[in-house]
Amino acid sequence: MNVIDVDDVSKSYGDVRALDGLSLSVERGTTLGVFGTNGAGKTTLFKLLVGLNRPDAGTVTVAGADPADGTTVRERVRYLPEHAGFPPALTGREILRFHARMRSVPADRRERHVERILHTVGLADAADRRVGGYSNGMNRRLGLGTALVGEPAVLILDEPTAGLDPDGIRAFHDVVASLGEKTDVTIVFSSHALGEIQRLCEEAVVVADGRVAAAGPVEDLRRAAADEVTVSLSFDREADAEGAAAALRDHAAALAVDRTDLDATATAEPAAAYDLLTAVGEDYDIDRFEVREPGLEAAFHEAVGTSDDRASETGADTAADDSGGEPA
Ligand SMILES: Nc1ncnc2c1ncn2[C@@H]1O[C@H](COP(=O)(O)OP(=O)(O)OP(=O)(O)O)[C@@H](O)[C@H]1O
Repeated sequence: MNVIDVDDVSKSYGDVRALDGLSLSVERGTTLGVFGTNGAGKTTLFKLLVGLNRPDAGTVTVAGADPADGTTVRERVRYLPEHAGFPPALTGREILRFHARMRSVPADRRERHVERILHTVGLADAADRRVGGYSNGMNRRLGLGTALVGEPAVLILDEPTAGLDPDGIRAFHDVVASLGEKTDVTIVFSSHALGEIQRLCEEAVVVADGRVAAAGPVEDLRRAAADEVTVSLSFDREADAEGAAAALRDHAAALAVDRTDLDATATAEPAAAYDLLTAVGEDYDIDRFEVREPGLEAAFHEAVGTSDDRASETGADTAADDSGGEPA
């Protein structure tokens, strides 16, 4: 059964046509990856899915209703925007309690519900610390926790790992993977990184120029995308770069490893890029990292056998800066 149906939707902002006849269906319980370059229309699509905006033309149905029509469907569909901030003086538990009250979770179930979510998002140990001291990754997982209050049917996650360090990305991936396995929540997850879509999603769509340029099972993509990715790591100390390069050479997923001064690079299959980041991040202090994935849309395009040439016109790469990981 489809929990999301988007049919021939268009949306413009003045002269800019953000969505141009986009159609999409998502079955209940699926984790769908939405891949697209900057400005492709992902955020505009997400805003329509959660009822923050209405299409100029076409229809959007989520959990059986038009999300712009009222609060009932919005209760069932939650959105984690790219940037979510919380009052720094409150604790993670207090913030979740507040959301549980707002979402009318009955008082006698509230504490248990909050506790369960804290465990789900891996914040049980930090529940009573002020969120002002949380790392970026912890903040992002708290955001996901607030989206889980009241057991929604659909989670819309807009580039949830952008700007996180390797530890933060891994922890977030673990939570999403576990939600995908253990619950029947439908997750729509956007990313500029094909590797993480391959890792977490069963299905993926490529959005280009406001349309779905290609769509299909991620497994098909994995088989066809012979492209290698390059993982580039920078360190503050040469000894770290040297140690990391040695660790990469020992790692089965690294195909070729190179090091110059403070930098180490490795090539790998796209899905293995984050394994390399995690392996190095455990022992070495990564200052910056970048995963480059050339020709992804073209590969996806070929994998799903569509004939729209526009998808191959846009290259894609992914960059993420280390901007604060989990405190030790
Ligand atoms: N409020 C707005 N006013 C004017 N133009 C907008 C507005 N929101 C989005 N756009 C434009 O619509 C197009 C699609 O933007 P959108 O944010 O949906 O893309 P995106 O795929 O989410 O991009 P990104 O990956 O950079 O977040 C872009 O050209 C963008 O500049």
